[in-house]
Amino acid sequence: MFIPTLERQCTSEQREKFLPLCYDYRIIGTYAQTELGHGTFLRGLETTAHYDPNTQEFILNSPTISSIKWWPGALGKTSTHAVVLAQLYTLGKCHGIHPFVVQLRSLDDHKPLRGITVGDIGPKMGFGPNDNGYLKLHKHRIPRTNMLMKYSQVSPDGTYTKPPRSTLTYGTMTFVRVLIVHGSAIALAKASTIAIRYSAVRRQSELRPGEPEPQILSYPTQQHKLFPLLATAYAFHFVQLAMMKIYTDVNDQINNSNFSRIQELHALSSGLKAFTSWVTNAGLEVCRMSCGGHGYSQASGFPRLYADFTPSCTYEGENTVLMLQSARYLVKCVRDARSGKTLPGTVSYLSEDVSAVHSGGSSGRDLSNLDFLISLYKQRASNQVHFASDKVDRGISAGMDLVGALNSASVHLVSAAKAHSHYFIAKTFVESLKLLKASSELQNVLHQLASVYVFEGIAQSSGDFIEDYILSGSEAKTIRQLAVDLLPLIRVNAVSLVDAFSFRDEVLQSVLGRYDGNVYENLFKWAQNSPLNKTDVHPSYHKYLGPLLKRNQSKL
Ligand SMILES: CCCCCCCC/C=C\CCCC(=O)SCCNC(=O)CCNC(=O)[C@H](O)C(C)(C)COP(=O)(O)OP(=O)(O)OC[C@H]1O[C@@H](n2cnc3c(N)ncnc32)[C@H](O)[C@@H]1OP(=O)(O)O
Ligand SMILES: Cc1cc2nc3c(=O)[nH]c(=O)nc-3n(C[C@H](O)[C@H](O)[C@H](O)COP(=O)(O)OP(=O)(O)OC[C@H]3O[C@@H](n4cnc5c(N)ncnc54)[C@H](O)[C@@H]3O)c2cc1C
Repeated sequence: MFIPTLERQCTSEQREKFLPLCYDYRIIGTYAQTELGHGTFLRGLETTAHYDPNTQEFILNSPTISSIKWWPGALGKTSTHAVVLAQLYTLGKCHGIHPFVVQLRSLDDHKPLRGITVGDIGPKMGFGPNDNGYLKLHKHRIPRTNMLMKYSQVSPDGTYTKPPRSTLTYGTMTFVRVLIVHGSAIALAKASTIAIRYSAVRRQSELRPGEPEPQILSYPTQQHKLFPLLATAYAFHFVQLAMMKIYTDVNDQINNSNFSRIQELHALSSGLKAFTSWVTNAGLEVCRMSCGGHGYSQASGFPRLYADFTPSCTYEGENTVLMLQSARYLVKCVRDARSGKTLPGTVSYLSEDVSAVHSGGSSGRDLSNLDFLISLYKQRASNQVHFASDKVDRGISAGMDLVGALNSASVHLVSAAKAHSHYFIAKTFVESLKLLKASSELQNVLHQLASVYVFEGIAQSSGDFIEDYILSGSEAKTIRQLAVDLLPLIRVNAVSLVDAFSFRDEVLQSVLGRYDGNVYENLFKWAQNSPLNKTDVHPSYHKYLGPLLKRNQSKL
């Protein structure tokens, strides 16, 4: 995040000064924004940067215990520099959060500089190799030119020039949220690879006396656990491509001072980061548990995969908070639509009258037709967004201010943002396959995946569709069965579909997911290398167990 921030927030002179040092690894930096007391609420950050016009320097301070920077990756022992987000004060006025490049450690002996107290925050649930750290600043001075001034400036005499948009400071976070959508796709693809390969190797139980134990991948319940997640991994692959394309287009516009789509990008990236990381987080556990006891071994790769992925639901914007950000924008879009404004592409459906399109229960609808089902996802999203938006309006009519009305409706707002994100993902998956240049055989296999994703998405949220009369109960049951009917068809290509992710064994880091399927021999080999097995009799025997046993044996 250090380099992307410099690339997005530096003037051209600052780029020339800082970026070559980064690219040549002459300095290593971190993104120091979160503090002990604040991670979500950025306007509440307490680190200060006071401008001194006499020396043309900023004086940085951590005024309180809660203002100590806390969590930034590689801050503890590795980074020589940081982008520090601090409240800018100049000529006695506070101008809010701004980014500053701060050198933390000497480039000669790596010792912290004067006014810098820095260290590791201690062991975490995962991310073991990462020295997430703390930073306490005490009257630490940096040159005026170390404030990143592409969008806002402080002149030598302390005069402040504000940015065209205050939220341009938040740009790096949007970029990383887009990356996390990709990270979700990769993590779910890895977990699906491990679980499906292992399920093809593992044989268990005797269905009928005398018959060979079946591969657990042949059990419909195992297929029902794993194949919708496999399809989700493919769905997230295509949606991260679409998300990155939108990010790149909007970022190009921003670089040309066109800020018209910055809100739409923020809302979409927030919703997709939250939706994909939540779904992937839950999916990793389903994959682990589908591998029985060996799934719980470090040898499976699942413990580290989960422990390293799960903070994706928290960092770069806690998921609930981001869903509320997305919903806040959707509510504004409903208002804009009602006032006759044209809505941007990803939300234009909110100005359509989808309610007239479908009414649940009418017979003869083709419930296997993906285009038709995507229109039901659209209706579900539109209904939920309008329902939540009406809740906000009723709150305001009852005398609440906007903040109070949004907070009061927040549970429904999160549901609406989830439905919006789900619609975008399902639609993108189906549309991406139409554009794919592939053989008819491959198109058929991918269509099976898209179908099971769409069917199972409705089955798992059928209440949404039935409550709004989008589907009748019997139609929802039919769609649920359509998903189950697809499972044996997907079974035929399941291993090939995970092989297609092409994870090398060294990357997958899983004995269960080995490409050669040679699991048991390698599990035993892995166990032999366990530190506990360095000696047959563990040294602790002589200190504890031995004396205990001997003492008790003498009593026999
Ligand atoms: C294969 C690749 C794998 C990649 C893996 C990546 C690994 C990365 C590993 C670790 C990295 C983790 C790093 C971090 O965690 S860095 C710290 C992250 N912190 C956050 O994300 C903080 C979250 N909080 C916020 O963003 C904000 O506080 C807020 C929640 C959005 C609230 O903002 P604010 O207090 O200003 O209040 P408002 O809600 O009123 O917003 C005001 C208006 O600003 C608009 N807004 C907010 N954010 C943005 C944005 N990013 N872009 C554009 N616009 C934004 C908001 O919509 C409001 O607009 P309005 O018009 O409605 O007034
Ligand atoms: C592994 C890891 C790496 C990290 N790396 C970095 C880094 O490199 N740089 C950096 O600056 N930070 C980093 N962070 C910090 C991270 O960005 C924050 O932890 C994250 O933004 C969440 O903020 P928080 O901890 O304040 O959570 P909180 O906001 O305190 O969340 C606690 C609960 O409060 C709820 N909540 C908060 N606000 C609202 C609201 N308005 N409405 C409803 N509910 C609300 C949340 O939904 C959540 O359930 C990292 C964190 C982790 C775990």
